[in-house]
Amino acid sequence: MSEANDAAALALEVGGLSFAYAGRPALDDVSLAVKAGEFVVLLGPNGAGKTTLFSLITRLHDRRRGEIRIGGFDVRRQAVQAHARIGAVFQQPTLDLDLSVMQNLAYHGALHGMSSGEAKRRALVQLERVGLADQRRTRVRRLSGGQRRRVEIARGLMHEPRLLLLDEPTVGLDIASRRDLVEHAHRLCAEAGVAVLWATHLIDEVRPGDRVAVLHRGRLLADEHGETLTARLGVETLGEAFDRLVGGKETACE
Ligand SMILES: Nc1ncnc2c1ncn2[C@@H]1O[C@H](COP(=O)(O)OP(=O)(O)OP(=O)(O)O)[C@@H](O)[C@H]1O
Repeated sequence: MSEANDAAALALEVGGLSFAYAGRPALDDVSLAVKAGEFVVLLGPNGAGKTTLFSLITRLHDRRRGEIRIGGFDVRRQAVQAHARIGAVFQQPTLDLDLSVMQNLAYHGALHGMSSGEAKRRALVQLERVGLADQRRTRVRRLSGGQRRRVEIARGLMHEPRLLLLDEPTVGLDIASRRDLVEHAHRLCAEAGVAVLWATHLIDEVRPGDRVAVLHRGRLLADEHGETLTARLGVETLGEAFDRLVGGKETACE
């Protein structure tokens, strides 16, 4: 791991991380650093270890080898500080469909120790950011899939994390909604300085200029900008680069 000052500048620093489920390895010596305001695509097919990595960062799982720091804070030894700096949107939606958008966010604020007024104020700021302030009184059940995902992102940002983890956030969305969500996450990086780690198996969610971390069977096979990766491997497309890296046996979807 780097020196303390460098570590504090990094939103996420994972070093030499390994994890196994009942003796079956799921992550093998993974190291990855994400800077403030950076957008990194964690690209890997089903079973690559993406969700496992997120579970370790958020400490849903804990027995592992290696280090994880958020904004310079060790997730195990400085758990409170580290966790205050993480926002997460998991694969499975977790909004209460029978509550309004604002009620869902207010509940999240209360869990983070915010007063009711403070939670509502912060919720409104984030809902404006995702373009849903005018829907704040709407019951979540009445929103589209894309709108629900944006509400989850707004909720994940209420406590002003440095790092936003998004695990396959576009599952079940149509192409236009997927594109909107990808664009929205990029804007968050640029405008709010939030670091985003976006896990997906969909190559078409990688945009020009994105850094791509390719995870396969628990190992990080590449970590560089898409253009650098294709040039290094002497191929035209990221799809070809992916095939080359994983031996052409398993492909991420285009
Ligand atoms: N709770 C669990 N118990 C045992 N094995 C697990 C468990 N969760 C995941 N695994 C295994 O660990 C490996 C990594 O799974 P993981 O869910 O992290 O991959 P993923 O990249 O997120 O895949 P997906 O895109 O399908 O969500 C796989 O081989 C999977 O079968």
